[in-house]
Amino acid sequence: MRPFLIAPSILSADFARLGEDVDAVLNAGADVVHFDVMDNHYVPNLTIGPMVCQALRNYGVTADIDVHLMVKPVDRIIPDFAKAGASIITFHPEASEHIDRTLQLIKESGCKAGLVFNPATPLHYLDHVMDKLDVILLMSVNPGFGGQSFIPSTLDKLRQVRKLIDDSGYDIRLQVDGGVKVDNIAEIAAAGADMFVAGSAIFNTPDYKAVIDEMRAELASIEA
Ligand SMILES: O=C(CO)[C@H](O)[C@H](O)COP(=O)(O)O
Repeated sequence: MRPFLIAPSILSADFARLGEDVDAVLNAGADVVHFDVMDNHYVPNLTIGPMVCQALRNYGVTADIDVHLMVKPVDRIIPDFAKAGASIITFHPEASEHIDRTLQLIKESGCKAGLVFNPATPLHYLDHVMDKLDVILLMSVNPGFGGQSFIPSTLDKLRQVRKLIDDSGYDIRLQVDGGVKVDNIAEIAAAGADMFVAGSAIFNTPDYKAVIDEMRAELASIEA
């Protein structure tokens, strides 16, 4: 397995001082910035777009920005995010009319590409596209809001996808998002995840470094 990556979801960051807060979480040891894009159509919430991604780059953020698109339609916003500095772009297969075309569009824009599965989205969308994926993201809550509880059936789904990835031989990250905390991250890693999105668990505490260090200590028990 590749090194575990911790990706704080800026959904729970302080939007009034976003650049500073993102810098703080990266200085605290986070690996990747997880950037949740919600359109009040595909999901019942409205967040941030390419201008905010560009603003973070202008502020000096050099870490990978992992853009999770919870929007429908998907394709027309992809070039804008690529130009704004996205490193990874993931989308929900049921929100795209042509999954293969959307994946190609992301790659041609110079970004890594991934598919996102809601808790009840079937895995058959992976058929025929494994060779085009850099990331598979399993949602462990229904998308739209931070601060929800981890849905336990995700563990089984993670084990299934871990096997699919290992059997495929492709170099694909297995990301999990929703309700990830210090006290469940080891179990989630043991089920096969190698990239952990955590919003409220990190941003709703005063000491980001302490939480990230605790998460890494939990993960070390799996790596060992
Ligand atoms: O995509 C999301 C919601 O749609 C968030 O990234 C996710 O819920 C993370 O928040 P938390 O760690 O607080 O559960």
